[in-house]
Amino acid sequence: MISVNCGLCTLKPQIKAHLLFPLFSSKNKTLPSSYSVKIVSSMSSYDKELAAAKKAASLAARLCQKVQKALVRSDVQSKSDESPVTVADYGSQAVVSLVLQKEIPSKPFSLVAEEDSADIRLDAAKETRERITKLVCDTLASDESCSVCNLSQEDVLSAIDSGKSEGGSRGRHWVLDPIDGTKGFLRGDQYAIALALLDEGRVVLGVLACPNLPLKSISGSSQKNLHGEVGCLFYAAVGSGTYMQSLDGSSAVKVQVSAIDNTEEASFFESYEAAHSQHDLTNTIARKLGVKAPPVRIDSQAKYGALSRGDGAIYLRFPHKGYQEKIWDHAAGCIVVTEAGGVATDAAGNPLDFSRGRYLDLDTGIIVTNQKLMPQLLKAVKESLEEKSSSL
Ligand SMILES: Nc1ncnc2c1ncn2[C@@H]1O[C@H](COP(=O)(O)O)[C@@H](OP(=O)(O)O)[C@H]1O
Ligand SMILES: [Mg+2]
Ligand SMILES: [Mg+2]
Ligand SMILES: [Mg+2]
Repeated sequence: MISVNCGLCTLKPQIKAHLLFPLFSSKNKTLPSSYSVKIVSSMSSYDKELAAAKKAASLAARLCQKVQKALVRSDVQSKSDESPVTVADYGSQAVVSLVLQKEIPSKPFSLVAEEDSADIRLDAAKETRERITKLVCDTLASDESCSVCNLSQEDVLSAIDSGKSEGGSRGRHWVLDPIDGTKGFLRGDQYAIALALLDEGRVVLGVLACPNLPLKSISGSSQKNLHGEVGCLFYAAVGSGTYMQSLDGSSAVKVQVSAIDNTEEASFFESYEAAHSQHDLTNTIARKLGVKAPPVRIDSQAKYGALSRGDGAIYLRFPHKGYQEKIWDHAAGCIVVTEAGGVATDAAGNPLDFSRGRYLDLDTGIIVTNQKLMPQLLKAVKESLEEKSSSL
């Protein structure tokens, strides 16, 4: 079921309805007829932070789309761990950091984010620094409420470096992946801007901007044959449910994970990159569950977004030995899925703990599904892992 998030909760219901229903046809974004509609309240103590996070992620998505549409070789570098990073990763991180600091000036600012400016401070990176600064200024200037932008290169570099916080179990920390799925971004496929807020070690809100994800279900599709209008913004605050709207600003709809309780009907998501997850192991798990559909392999936390609206029923992630998961790769996705009625745990069924700094301390992998399928999924995972270790 999908419900309308109005944000006009102090108004009488009739007035809300009057104000809301014209929105459904704005920019031709009509709701699918199969969805029933009800007006809901989503006021929480994090409303201001959520509004700031949505604005920050949407502006960052604008910057990323501009770069992705006209990507040139000099926009891409390799980090010390050989993973790619682009001017859009840096620009997105700077935009999010600047917008959050401007919108929520009263609170101490702590950001745990993936990128830092060390490589782009080198003499050889002068042109890259200039390009990033221009992208950030142009993006902020494109927002009416931010009309003037006279940032120096140093302002932009320090905004990026404000993401060096260690996080932890005390106080509030923003958690940002400025582009999750940089490899997908480079291929022209899926990626996400993933932003969450930790409060006393708990994820209390999350926003996922997925600029290339279709607004309609991708159920049964593969990453290379996605069609229709794209650009989704998923958001969730603790206790308030998960909502999706289009990145160009249509009304929000409440989303829920799949209600499937028969594993044979369930389809599952996993990484497009075989280096990021053991596809042979996930195949074994799916076989044990009797899953008939082939895996849907897509990049980034767009998987969590798609799962939150029921496009598939399971997400399996089993990194190769020795890899340590980072909190920014899962914090936003995790709350988006759990507020939509899903469950995200490690391979042993433990909840994901985001309070231990920049890394997640996990047993083996991450599994996500609905409440009904979780017991069967945990059993299949346990058996598959045991078989794998006895065959080594
Ligand atoms: N060897 C590895 N195993 C598991 N995950 C990895 C990995 N190398 C990189 N990653 C992570 O996988 C993320 C992308 O996830 P997915 O495979 O779902 O698209 C990357 O995020 P970034 O693109 O932000 O660096 C990165 O953090
Ligand atoms: Mg990266
Ligand atoms: Mg990532
Ligand atoms: Mg990233």
